[in-house]
Amino acid sequence: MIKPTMLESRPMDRSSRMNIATDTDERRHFQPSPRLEVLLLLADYKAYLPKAEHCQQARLNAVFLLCSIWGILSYVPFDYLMVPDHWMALSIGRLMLVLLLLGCLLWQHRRPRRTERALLVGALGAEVFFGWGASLIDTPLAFLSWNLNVAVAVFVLLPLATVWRWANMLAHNLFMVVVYGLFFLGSPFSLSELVQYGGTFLLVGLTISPFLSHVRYVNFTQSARLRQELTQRNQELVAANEQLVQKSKVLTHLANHDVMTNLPNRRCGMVFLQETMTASLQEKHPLSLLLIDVDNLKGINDTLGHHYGDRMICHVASLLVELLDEHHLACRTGGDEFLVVMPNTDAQTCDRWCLRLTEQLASDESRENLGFAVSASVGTTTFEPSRETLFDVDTLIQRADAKMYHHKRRARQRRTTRPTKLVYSQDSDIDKVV
Ligand SMILES: Nc1nc2c(ncn2[C@@H]2O[C@H](COP(=O)(O)OP(=O)(O)OP(=O)(O)O)[C@@H](O)[C@H]2O)c(=O)[nH]1
Repeated sequence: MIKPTMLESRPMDRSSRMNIATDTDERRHFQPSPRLEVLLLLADYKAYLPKAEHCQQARLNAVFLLCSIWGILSYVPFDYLMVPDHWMALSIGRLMLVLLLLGCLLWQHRRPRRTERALLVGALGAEVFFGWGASLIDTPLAFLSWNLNVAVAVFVLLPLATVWRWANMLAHNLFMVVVYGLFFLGSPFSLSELVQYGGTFLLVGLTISPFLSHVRYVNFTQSARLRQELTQRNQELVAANEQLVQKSKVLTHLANHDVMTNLPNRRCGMVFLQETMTASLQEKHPLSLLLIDVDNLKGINDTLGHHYGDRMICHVASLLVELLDEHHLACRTGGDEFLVVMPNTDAQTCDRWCLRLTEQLASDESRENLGFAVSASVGTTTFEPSRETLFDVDTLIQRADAKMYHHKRRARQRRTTRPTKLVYSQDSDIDKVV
């Protein structure tokens, strides 16, 4: 059917570029729904920005590490009283651990996205220190388990709880309380001794554990839900955008084409003509134009009915499409009028093509298809940029129009001098049958 590139592609390209721009704008101006706003508020004020989310995590982890340093320092009286021989060594070891934890703080501050690694290194350093410290005192087993418990609670169980569900987190905290309760009961030390010998660290751990776990849990889960909602919303937007692109394509086609013949309409034809003329001026190529007006459509309508008139118009349209090559454009400019734009075509080629068209219209095949003969008045003109200087589209059309009306007048004269009945005829000239 209608070939070309030029019929479909030009207007389509423009509109599809427009669609892409609209899509981008929509994403840029995306406003979260009120429900989403609440989620954002719960999770983090700017949690939908991954970097901000990670910074929030880094702040929480920093609290963990600072609490650890505080806990380590709380062992000072214990060292001093219980193991005076090793007091100096323990102090140096503690100092090194504090330096290591501070280094971890700096590390996670600089690389907030890798904050869990800093936490892990801090936890391992603390474990080594606690194990070593325990080996220096008289009851190493008790203190080793004590220290391991605290370290595991703060550095392993607590972070793990953050990624588990509420129930698991509560169970974990309960587990910690039970373990420490049993340890208190079965300990060889009195309660006051335990509190003095590092109990501060334990109490701090137990106090902040549920709070920090809760904050981290909310942060993780809300972020996950948020990401899920955003993904879903994004998918909806992509689907809606695809629908809009499809609708826009249909609308663009409708805006640029004639519904009955599916040929490009006047608007599309004039845009193409203007662009072709500009190119013709630049490249110094000839440009030919044809204005075609079907003869006696009113007579066909009045005698055979509009259905036959429609068929005649469609027949002319399909012939135009069939005869044109892919660089040419044929459009329906009005009821029984057509415009053909032939870029890079000289006057001789245009005349030859025009002759072919009129022959085809008058051919037996045409008459068999329609049941009656058809003719059209054609006005042709060629723009030669090498010979003509200033020229515009309107002047070019007026020139073709004048020639077309000249032929039309002659056709009317023939019709009025030789009136006949409208019947099927083998004659090629419609004037003879009307
Ligand atoms: N069937 C049909 N008729 C149409 C259509 N569009 C316009 N017409 C009719 O076509 C007729 C065109 O009339 P004119 O411009 O006088 O042309 P004509 O009857 O072909 O006469 P000449 O051009 O002088 O040969 C009008 O009666 C319009 O109502 C259409 O899409 N289908």
